[in-house]
Amino acid sequence: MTAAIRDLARLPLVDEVRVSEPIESVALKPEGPDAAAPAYLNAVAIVTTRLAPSVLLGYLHAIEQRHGRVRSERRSAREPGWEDRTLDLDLIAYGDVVSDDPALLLPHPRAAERDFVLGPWLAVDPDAVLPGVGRVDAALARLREPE
Ligand SMILES: Nc1ncnc2c1ncn2[C@@H]1O[C@H](COP(=O)(O)OP(=O)(O)OP(=O)(O)O)[C@@H](O)[C@H]1O
Ligand SMILES: Nc1nc2c(c(=O)[nH]1)N=C(CO)CN2
Repeated sequence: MTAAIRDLARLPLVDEVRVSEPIESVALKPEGPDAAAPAYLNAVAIVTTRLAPSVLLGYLHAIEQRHGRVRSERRSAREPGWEDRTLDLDLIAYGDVVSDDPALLLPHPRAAERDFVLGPWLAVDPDAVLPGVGRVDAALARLREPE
């Protein structure tokens, strides 16, 4: 993860990268949490860049590949299989841009449901806002409310 963040900071037209501490969490599978699967380390980076979102995503995929990520097949973020992986770089939001292109859904369609996304995001940006959802602190509090 450290090497991937270094690669991110070295991308052309990337001016600043501010990254959270990594947090460990149980693997979330489509059926729910799976404590038997390898745990994940998640971090959120706030990137200041003049790269267009689709170009940035292309670079994220290149960084994943450089660090050994093998994609089993082409699929969209709407139909996840969620196999274990060595590195996964997702674009959670890009300012207030909204996109329904399956190759780049913005904001990330599952971000609001994921404690392991909202928690580290809030740690690097206490005033973070998820477009279409609202403040990240409020979204995280709702997620953590007992049902
Ligand atoms: N916001 C986004 N960030 C990253 N990939 C996205 C996004 N929106 C759509 N995609 C597409 O989703 C495809 C699958 O991405 P990936 O394998 O990283 O999904 P995943 O990490 O397994 O699942 P999840 O998206 O739920 O975290 C990518 O090829 C990419 O084109
Ligand atoms: N804990 C955890 N679970 C996951 C994660 C992740 O980043 N952290 N990512 C997934 C698909 O990208 C599926 N499951």
